[in-house]
Amino acid sequence: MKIGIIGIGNMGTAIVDGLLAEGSHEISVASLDLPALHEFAKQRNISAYDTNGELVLHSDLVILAVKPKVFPEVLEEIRVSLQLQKPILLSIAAGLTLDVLSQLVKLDEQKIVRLMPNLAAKVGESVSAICANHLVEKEELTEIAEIFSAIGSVYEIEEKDFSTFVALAGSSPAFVYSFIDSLAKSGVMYGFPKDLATEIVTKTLIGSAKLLLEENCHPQQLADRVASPAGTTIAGLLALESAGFANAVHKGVEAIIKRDKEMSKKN
Ligand SMILES: NC(=O)C1=CN([C@@H]2O[C@H](COP(=O)(O)OP(=O)(O)OC[C@H]3O[C@@H](n4cnc5c(N)ncnc54)[C@H](O)[C@@H]3O)[C@@H](O)[C@H]2O)C=CC1
Ligand SMILES: O=C(O)[C@@H]1CCC=N1
Repeated sequence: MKIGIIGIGNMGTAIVDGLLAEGSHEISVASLDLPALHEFAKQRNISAYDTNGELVLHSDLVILAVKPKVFPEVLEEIRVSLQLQKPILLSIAAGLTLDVLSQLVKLDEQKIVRLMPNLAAKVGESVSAICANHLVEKEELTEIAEIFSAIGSVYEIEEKDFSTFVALAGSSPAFVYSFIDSLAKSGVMYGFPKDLATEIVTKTLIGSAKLLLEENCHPQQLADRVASPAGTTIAGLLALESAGFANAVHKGVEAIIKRDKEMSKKN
């Protein structure tokens, strides 16, 4: 499939690199900073187009990897090319619902897919959600989900659950990095160099997550296995609980869901 990606920032780059690693698609890119775009394309031996419209004319699937606030201008710019080429349009933007995207694109027959990936696409470990408007055939959605399995796991979910998914997987890598940093900083407080503390905590997180996936049990069961009676872990767990750890996470999730819904109303 000919896949065109508009925007080569954090996510555009992660998606291009993930798809290239899989190797079976023709990838092209467009972006604002033309010297950087051409250098990016040259390094990866892929095509670059100087305008978003030209890229659309050479794509079967167009991925919009730009910030939500520039969607109105980018969709305005590519509308004629969309009409001529009739590719499927895929948005990875937080907050912009299929309805909002349809209103912005202003083309009755435009097939639109929403994907919510995360930054781990860069290492082929994104956890992504996918859904589509009624114009997209079931087989087309399945094919697109398969394409994105090159950058990690893909879950087909109902659009009403997208805001929650953003909290669970799209934004939550930032929670995880903040947790790693807080734990590492505490190590520094007790004498560890920051780099070493961060590496130790990161590897502990990967190992703990791998074990949970492998054992496929309730996370609390593994926590119980770590916490010896009258030991160190239970002392730490109780202190975390009284400091409001779970509540802080719930509040973070609530704030993400609220913001995602606000963003769809702004457009
Ligand atoms: N950063 C993340 O972890 C995630 C981001 N997203 C979504 O991905 C989208 C992109 O986010 P980031 O990659 O973080 O943003 P970014 O700011 O890193 O990248 C945006 C890219 O769009 C380009 N761009 C801006 N205006 C343009 C225009 N008019 N025409 C063509 N290219 C243009 C910029 O030059 C840049 O390459 C957003 O809609 C965001 O909601 C979704 C999941 C995770
Ligand atoms: O912060 C954001 O709005 C984007 C969407 C999910 C992750 N980053």
